[in-house]
Order: sequence, then C-alpha cells, then structure tokens
Amino acid sequence: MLFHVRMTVTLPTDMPAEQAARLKADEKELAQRLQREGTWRHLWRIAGLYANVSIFDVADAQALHDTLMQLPLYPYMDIEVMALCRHPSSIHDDER
Ligand SMILES: O=C(O)C[C@H]1C=CC(=O)O1
Repeated sequence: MLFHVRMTVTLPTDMPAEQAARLKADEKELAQRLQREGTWRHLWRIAGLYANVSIFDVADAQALHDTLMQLPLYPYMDIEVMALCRHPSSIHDDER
C-alpha cells in the first residue's frame, strides 16, 4: 500500500550541535536502508524548507505508523499522511 507522507522537522534551537548531527546521521542511515529495501520509495526535499515529501510502500497503515515511529527524528517531526490508490488513467503498472 502506498502512502504520501510529508515530514516537517523542527529541532529545538537549544539542541547541542553534536546531538543534532548524530540524529541526522542516524536518520540518514535508516532512511537509506529503507530506500534500499523498497519501503521508502521516494524522498524529495521541499525546496526552501527543512521538510520532505516521501512515498512509502508498506503493508498497511499500522506498518507505516511503526516505520515512522522508528525514525530518529520522529520526536521533532510534524507528519501528514495521505493514503494512495491506483489512478485509472495511470500508464504505470507498478503502482498498488
Ligand atoms: O531531512 C529530512 O527531510 C528529514 C529526514 C528524512 C530523511 C532524512 O534523512 O532525514
């Protein structure tokens, strides 16, 4: 099942730089693993914002929830989710 997810990150202004760097490095490692595994299908920066638009391919809403909650930056994210389904005019057959 595909989900469109928008994540907006707000780190506390008083967070020590080393802690922020560690969180971002851990987030990158997990994000890249999930992309290699096919769970995190697309990851786009929203220009000008510390935010992204992503497409996740997971079994169901519970699996998405569990995945998002694992993200190291999750406590600092505002997350919006839209469930997607196949468009009848799509020419792509790899969309579920
Ligand atoms: O930078 C972000 O948008 C937040 C988060 C999502 C992937 C990642 O590496 O960090």
